[in-house]
Amino acid sequence: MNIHHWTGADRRFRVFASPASWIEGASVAQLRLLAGRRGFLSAAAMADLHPGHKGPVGCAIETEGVIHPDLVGTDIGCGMALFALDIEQRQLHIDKAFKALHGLHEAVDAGDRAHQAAIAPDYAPGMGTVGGGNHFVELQVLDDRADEAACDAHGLRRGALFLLVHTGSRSLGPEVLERHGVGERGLDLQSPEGIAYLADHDRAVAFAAANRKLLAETAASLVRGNARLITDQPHNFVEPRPGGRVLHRKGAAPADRGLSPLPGSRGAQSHLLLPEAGPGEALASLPHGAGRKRDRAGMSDRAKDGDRPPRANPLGNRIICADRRMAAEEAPDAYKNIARVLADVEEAGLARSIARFRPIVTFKTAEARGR
Ligand SMILES: Nc1nc2c(ncn2[C@@H]2O[C@H](COP(=O)(O)O)[C@@H](O)[C@H]2O)c(=O)[nH]1
Ligand SMILES: [Mn+2]
Repeated sequence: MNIHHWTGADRRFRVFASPASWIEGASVAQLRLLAGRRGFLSAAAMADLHPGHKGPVGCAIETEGVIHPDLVGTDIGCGMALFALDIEQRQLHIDKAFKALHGLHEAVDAGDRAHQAAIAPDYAPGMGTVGGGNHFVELQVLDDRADEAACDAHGLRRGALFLLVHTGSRSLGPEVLERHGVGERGLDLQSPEGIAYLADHDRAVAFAAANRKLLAETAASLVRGNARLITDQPHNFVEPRPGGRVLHRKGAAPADRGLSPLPGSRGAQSHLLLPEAGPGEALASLPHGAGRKRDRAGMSDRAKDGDRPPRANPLGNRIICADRRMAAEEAPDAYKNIARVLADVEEAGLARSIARFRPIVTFKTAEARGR
């Protein structure tokens, strides 16, 4: 199998990507720096690997008894949740749905917001909000079933509508990191500080999942449907593992918790992955998306310079994004080729796609912002 790039002779690092895949040198350099972290054991990078602010995105990092909150980052609990709607694409009035989804944030019920935010009431204003960057709520249609039996088992019908929700713990996550911030030294797993961080971290993970649920239920009601959860997978989190080990995931989905969404971009298809046994070196992890190919500043500058006209969306998807800069930063060509990422996943035996989804309406923000 020609899939694994070893980062030099150091077998503690593995990148699950073929030579044909786009892996920036800067992200591999960030990955190698992790070896200097207290307790570092190994790291598994996925094909969506790309450079981040403080470290690489698209990888799992295992340590011996040390939690590194800064590797999880600020958006603790950020993840992808897929919900099935009880309506078919042919029943959808696309113009009405597009119009209705503009009111997503305003439509969130105040009582539901307070109820879902009960775990962290001070942060209730953020509950039921998508947030900036590449967070989104996307109405999709299932357009291909690669595994008919697996799809039947989960009630996934061709032509049915789905909601894919990508958001996190809003302002709770940054507050948790700030309060427990310990720089690069990290926290001992068994120390009072480590235990306290984990408790707050788990609260943020639960808050983020509740946020995705509330957004999906609200979006479903706007298109006159009901949402049924298929799967919700966080990709920024840390978990204690047997033997005193600590597994950090930064932009990596777990492979040991069932079905996992693999989003492309607002201009590309997304997939639903069924994890396979995979090699131990993959640290029970999967890619969480296509991963960035171009950074935000570069995308924004290109749009400002007007050196290239904005590309027509290849799938004809409609986008709700009143923030022009965000729309430029998050354009489909900011992302790697999802088909290539999926090929790497399948060739490495990490997972296989059971279904493919096409975007119909992507909600990012209905509010114009002067940024
Ligand atoms: N289906 C869509 N996928 C998208 C969109 N914008 C980004 N993406 C994908 O999500 C991941 C999220 O990455 P993260 O590091 O911010 O968690 C990204 O890699 C893209 O593949 C979209 O509008 N629709
Ligand atoms: Mn995310």
